[in-house]
Amino acid sequence: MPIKFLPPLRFLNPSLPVTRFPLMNVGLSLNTPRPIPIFSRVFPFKLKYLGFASQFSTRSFRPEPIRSRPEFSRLTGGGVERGESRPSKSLIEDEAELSDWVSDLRTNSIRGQVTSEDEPDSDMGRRSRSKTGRARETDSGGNKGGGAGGFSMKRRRESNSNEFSEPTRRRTESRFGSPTTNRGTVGLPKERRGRRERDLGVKRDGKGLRGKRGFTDDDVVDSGEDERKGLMQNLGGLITEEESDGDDDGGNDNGFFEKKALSSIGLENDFEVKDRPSLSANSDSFMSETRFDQCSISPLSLKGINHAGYEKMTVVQAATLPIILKGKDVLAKAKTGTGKTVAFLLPSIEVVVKSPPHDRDQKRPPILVLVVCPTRELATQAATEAKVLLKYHPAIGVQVVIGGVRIALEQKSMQANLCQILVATPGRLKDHIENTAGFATRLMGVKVLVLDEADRLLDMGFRKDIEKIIAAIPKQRQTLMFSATVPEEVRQICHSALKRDHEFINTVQEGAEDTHSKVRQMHVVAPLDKQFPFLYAILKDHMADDPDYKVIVFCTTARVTGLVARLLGELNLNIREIHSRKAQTYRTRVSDEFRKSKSLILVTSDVSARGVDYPDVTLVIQVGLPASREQYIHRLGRTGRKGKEGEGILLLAPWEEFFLSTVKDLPITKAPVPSIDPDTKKKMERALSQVDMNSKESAYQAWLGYYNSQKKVGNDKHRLVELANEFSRSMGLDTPPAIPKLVLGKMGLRNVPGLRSK
Ligand SMILES: Nc1ncnc2c1ncn2[C@@H]1O[C@H](COP(=O)(O)OP(=O)(O)OP(=O)(O)O)[C@@H](O)[C@H]1O
Repeated sequence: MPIKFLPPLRFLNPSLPVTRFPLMNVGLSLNTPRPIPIFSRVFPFKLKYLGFASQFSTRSFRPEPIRSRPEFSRLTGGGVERGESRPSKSLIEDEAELSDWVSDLRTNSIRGQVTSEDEPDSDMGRRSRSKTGRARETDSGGNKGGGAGGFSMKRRRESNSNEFSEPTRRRTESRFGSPTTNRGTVGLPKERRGRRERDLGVKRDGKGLRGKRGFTDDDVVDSGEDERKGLMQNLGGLITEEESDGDDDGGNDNGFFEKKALSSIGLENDFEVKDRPSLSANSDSFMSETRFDQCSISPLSLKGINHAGYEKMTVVQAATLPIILKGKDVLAKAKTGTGKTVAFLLPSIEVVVKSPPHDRDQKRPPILVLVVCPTRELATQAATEAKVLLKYHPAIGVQVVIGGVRIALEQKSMQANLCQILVATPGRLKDHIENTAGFATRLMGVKVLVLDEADRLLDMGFRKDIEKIIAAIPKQRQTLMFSATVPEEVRQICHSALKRDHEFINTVQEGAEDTHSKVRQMHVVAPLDKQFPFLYAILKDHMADDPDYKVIVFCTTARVTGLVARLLGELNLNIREIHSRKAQTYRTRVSDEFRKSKSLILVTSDVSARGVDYPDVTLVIQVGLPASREQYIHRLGRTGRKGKEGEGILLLAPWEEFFLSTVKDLPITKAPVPSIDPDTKKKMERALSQVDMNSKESAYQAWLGYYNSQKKVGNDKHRLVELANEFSRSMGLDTPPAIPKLVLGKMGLRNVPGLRSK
């Protein structure tokens, strides 16, 4: 029986959408079998203290019977293996190149320039990039409404809706080179516009909101998303995309609800609800009114915060910081782009600050904080953010270990440099645990474990690695888990890593959507043969509407991403591509370029779905079935960050429409169907004919592999093959490409009519 959650606790002010309560512990830890918790232990205290007790029933928290719960500890034997272990071969062949790259992680070191060479496996960027990183094609930016015709989703900027404080704005501009913009409500139906304006707090006088904003980057592991597609990746990587793509302190030690929790912000002597850290009145806002200097943060960290341009905390930071600083384990849910990275980094840094100074002669100095991220880009980005915050802590060092970098170089780097904080992707971390001399000893110093994108890390693609990692660090530690999505299954297995009395801090208001109301979500349903023209039409329309466009197009697999990138390149759009088939140096370079650019389209797989903080993305297009509801939300979350506006379009085939029922709680409306004029049709056919056969063959195989692994589509093999052949025709092929017999066998598709084998 699913666990029911409490109604929201609006304990700071009526607008504060923070719900926190401890999860029941079902005692299925990796290492320590625990008793079934006495669940109501904490609540009576909290509720009584605030006089809210009557609002809650602890009944709804009764845990499920233990037998029905997934047991994390059993995964050792039963989990699905990742498709492949992290390759030990180096993708960065040259040590100097690596050190350049590593030093790029320094404060403000995001690469400003994109070199003209691509990795050998890519000719895409070369074709579409000029020296300045701008489109060489004129057809893209300036052609108002151009040949695609008719598909209009006009937006207008809200002149004044940036909620950023001055310092933040300054920082943003200096980091990314241009001021931010916000989007308005023009073009929406009247009633939707009204609702949206209410959501935004937009006044009709056009003054709009005060703004906010954010920054990041991501990496789905070389193991990340791709890993989720685990077994299928064994098929020669054909469909692979993303990286694989002390216990209780007992008692009533419960954060915001206690006087004690407020001591850190100096409010304990005069405790009343109205005195608690308050948040913005706008329920959609991600900023709180609490300043960082109201928390017990070390002066040097405060300087770092200031240097980063942050003054007030975001909601998730305000809600979690006091609790984490007290040493509690936390599982936190907060919408995309709302500052979760700082929320876990800052208190982690404070743990290092409070630890005994590091002895420079120590052979194996302890790693004190271990941050695990599902993708390389995300790990890199978190390390970059840590370096920003550590600017005034010269004795504290951050290192990053990720797939795609030669392991020996990482070993050297960890030995030669300060490394109290280690940011890692799971597969590479596991490699170090197994292969790096002295690393296991260093890990025994871990005081804080952070699982960023926790739900992703706990799903099947990563569980075995995470299990191994948890087994390699002390049980007596603090564990922090953050994500924008915390599905029920994750709630039920998170106990394997968290203490029994951990706090679940949910900053998404009960009944509210997991997505931002400022992001307009739409879907278009079209048969496969219409999808490429529609995609083109949508892009052209968006570019015509907004010269500062910055679009991300998500595709289902790496190979399909490659195909779409080639096709859009042939259509003279200014595109870049990122997916797991690209070398890490290339990925890093493109990611950095896209972060700073405007008038650019990033075609990507799910390696970019989570955590990556590209500022000012105007539109996210998802082509084909998202791997899950969560993945849809994370992908969409690449736009509308830090309170900004954005748009999302989901392009589905009619037989993929069932996905909409999994997101029916989200405000996804039907978009007008783009009209394709004969000229565009011709252009598309020509472009398709220019795309090399190799890309089409790989995309076909990958497509088949991906949908074969999607239960609802893959269960009927005959139908699956019919659809795959429809996809093949949509690429302009009369005959579907032949697939190696071995691959077909592994996919369970041997002898299915309609397939050609070789
Ligand atoms: N206190 C703050 N004030 C202003 N901006 C902030 C603050 N904290 C973080 N940010 C900015 O907010 C942006 C989003 O932060 P971050 O990438 O950590 O979001 P997130 O919640 O982790 O998103 P996702 O769910 O997509 O991973 C970043 O650009 C970051 O620099």
